[in-house]
Amino acid sequence: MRNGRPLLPWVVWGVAVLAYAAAVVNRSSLAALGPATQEHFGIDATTLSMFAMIQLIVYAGLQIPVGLLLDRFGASSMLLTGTLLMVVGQVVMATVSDVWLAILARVLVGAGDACTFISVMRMLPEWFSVRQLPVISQFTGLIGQAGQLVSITPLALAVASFGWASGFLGVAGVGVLVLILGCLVLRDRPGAGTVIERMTGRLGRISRTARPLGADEPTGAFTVPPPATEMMPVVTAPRIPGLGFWARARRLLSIPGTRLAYWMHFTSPFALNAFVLLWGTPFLTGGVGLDRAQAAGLLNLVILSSMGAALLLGPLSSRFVERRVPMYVVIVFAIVAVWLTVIFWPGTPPMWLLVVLVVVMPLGGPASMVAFEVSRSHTPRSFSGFGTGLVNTGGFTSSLIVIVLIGLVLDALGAGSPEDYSLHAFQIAFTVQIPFWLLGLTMIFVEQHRTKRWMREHGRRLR
Ligand SMILES: N[C@@H](Cc1c[nH]cn1)C(=O)NCC(=O)O
Repeated sequence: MRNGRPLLPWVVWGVAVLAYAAAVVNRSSLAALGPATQEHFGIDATTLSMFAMIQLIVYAGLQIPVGLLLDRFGASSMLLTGTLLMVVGQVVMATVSDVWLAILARVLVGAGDACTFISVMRMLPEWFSVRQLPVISQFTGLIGQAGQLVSITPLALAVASFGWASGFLGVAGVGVLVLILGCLVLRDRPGAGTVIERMTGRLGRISRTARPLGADEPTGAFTVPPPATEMMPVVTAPRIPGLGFWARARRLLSIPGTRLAYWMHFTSPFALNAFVLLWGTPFLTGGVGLDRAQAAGLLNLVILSSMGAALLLGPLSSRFVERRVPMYVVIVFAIVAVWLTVIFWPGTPPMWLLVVLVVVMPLGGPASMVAFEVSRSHTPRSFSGFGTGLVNTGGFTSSLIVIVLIGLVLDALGAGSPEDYSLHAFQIAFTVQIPFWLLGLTMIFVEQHRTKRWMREHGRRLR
């Protein structure tokens, strides 16, 4: 077991998770500032929604490139690069009045955000034991969600009180703080230097004495190098030099456990993301007819439920490793059942049903963190950045498509703007989620079956 300096892993995690929470603040910094943004740049609602869309597209599109860079340059360099990009993006956002420069700012924020979460996830297995990882991962997600809460009210208040530029420069200031802490504290693994130590070529005492804290057991399903098969690279080799992108992608995708993780991340979070990022408030106010305070109360419940579920799911998935996929599937079935009840409810859904919806639907967020556990169990270390990036694309791709499809269906029904919203149109629009659940669940069953067979054939045991 680890001994000697048990505090260091927690300090490294603390700074890494602070960087992730700051990235979530950056990501959702426009969430509560819709009208202020429209006024500042003189734009309509469609251009405003483009800001969010472009940022999400950049985030999702960069997951695989960033994952590859992670395997090459390490987690702390990528995390700091991401933070720097977000700082520059927010400084641009604070200082320009041209809408195209503002879009460039959102591209920078999306790109920086894309580097953050998967870098943190890449760093964790180097510092914590297999038993601790599910709980630490869930806490990482939970603290990120807290970042979302922080970004809404305090930033809106700051902009209202001190002005647009001060509000966004404040967010950039938080990023600078993260950069300073990150340069001083973050290390890819025990025994590795901080970015500053690597630049100066001098390894400090803390880094040197941290070497014995290294993971004493590999974190995947592979405790010994796998036999030479077509399916797996040899695990003990840290990198496979000269292996091009497509060869790496083919090798990664040939692992059924990685594909299983992808579909898990694809399936559980999109209903939550579509609701929180865009369609929740319009549905609750323009569709169901609640006032803004009631809608805001329900949205806060969404975040709280997601955080509560993270506290439960972490220990459960650590204790019952073999059962984590069935547990996940039960959660998805519960989400589907509640959504179908809301969609097919004759007339206005009662408040108790809406409360059940906002308590059950958010379980999909923490459940999607289980996908990273599955990925870590099956993906060789030399591919783990790539694997994490690939898995993280799943939920963001499904969320983006569902968000756009809901808007298109509303438009097609003539209910695309606030004055035309109707409950019936929303109920029809939300049915676009059904094929995504069907596809996701089918692929999960298929890949789970293949994964089990692969494990049996290769004599592997889950860790
Ligand atoms: N699974 C989400 C995070 C999450 C945790 N709880 C609710 N949501 C995820 O993949 N996040 C990636 C990111 O960049 O935030």
